[in-house]
Amino acid sequence: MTTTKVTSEEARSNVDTQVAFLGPFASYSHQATKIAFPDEKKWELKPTTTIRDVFDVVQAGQARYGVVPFENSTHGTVSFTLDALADREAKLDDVSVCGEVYLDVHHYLLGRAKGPVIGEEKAKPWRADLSHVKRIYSHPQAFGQTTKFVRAHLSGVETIEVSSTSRAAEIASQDETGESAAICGRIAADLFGLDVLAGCVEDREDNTTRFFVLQRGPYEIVPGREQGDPYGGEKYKSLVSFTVAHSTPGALADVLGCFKARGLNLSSINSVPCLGDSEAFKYLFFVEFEGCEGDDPEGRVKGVLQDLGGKSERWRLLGAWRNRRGLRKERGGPKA
Ligand SMILES: O=C(O)C(=O)C[C@]1(C(=O)O)C=C[C@@H](O)C=C1
Repeated sequence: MTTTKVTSEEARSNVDTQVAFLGPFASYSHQATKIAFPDEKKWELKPTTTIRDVFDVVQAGQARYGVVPFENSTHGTVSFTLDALADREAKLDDVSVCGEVYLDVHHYLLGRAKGPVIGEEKAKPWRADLSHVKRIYSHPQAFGQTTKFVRAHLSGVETIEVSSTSRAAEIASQDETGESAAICGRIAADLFGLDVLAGCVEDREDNTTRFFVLQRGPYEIVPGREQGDPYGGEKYKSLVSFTVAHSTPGALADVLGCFKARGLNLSSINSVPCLGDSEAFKYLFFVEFEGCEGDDPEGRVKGVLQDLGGKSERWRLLGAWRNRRGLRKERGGPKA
């Protein structure tokens, strides 16, 4: 038997080409990762079990980048990602957001077919006989995006939340009885040897998930327009988190007023409980806005960050990246 010795320098260079994402392969996160890192020869894609694992792997320097879902146009913010960004135990100090990806998300019900498919794949949603399906597995976000189909065609069937949609497909594939099905992407059918029982089962046809690209250390912003990129709106976005004095009336309005005064448009706003000692019902806020420090000729972003220092209790700049909104349609982003 021959053994190959890997030097620490080689191990380091491997890390530099690795990108972590929520696996197993065939998850929507995997699709988004392939859009952000399309060069198969250059990047090694590394599946993790949970979204939090992606953050941990990037923080530990075990992968150069990570890709995590941030929000969905139908079901809203991905709570696992917000919780990690909140970093309540200060274990993810070095992780920052450096990119975004928009992905069209069209869900399928995969399992073992017992009867013929009713209708054409073009008719949405279309389906096969589902009477043998006793339980459906999926990620909580995907269940939240397919409520109408599940209520109409699988009412009373047990729904079981698992760590990702591709994990759901893997579990369904291990059930030889055919009683288990999964809501996931179409490509999981080929990977796990499942039949398509129903197609395009999402509540809304415009269902889209936005993912963040994570990296370790200060984010890299390269100012200047990429040739041929048809940006909609501003070229960059930034994300901050902060807390305000809870008992001071108007403390949150004062912070938001700084963005208005500087003419900075907000693109998302979220909050999570602080969970500190004696902090029940106190919240940490996230504000994402158009613009970034690296491309700030009028000093509006620099100014608002100074304002935050004065008006919030504590705050953190979580990253900045190129605005990808508007690229999806023009480039006809792949369907998952
Ligand atoms: O489960 C997956 O396939 C994921 O990549 C996670 C996730 C999410 O958390 O939003 C990604 C896209 C879809 O919105 C559904 C699930």
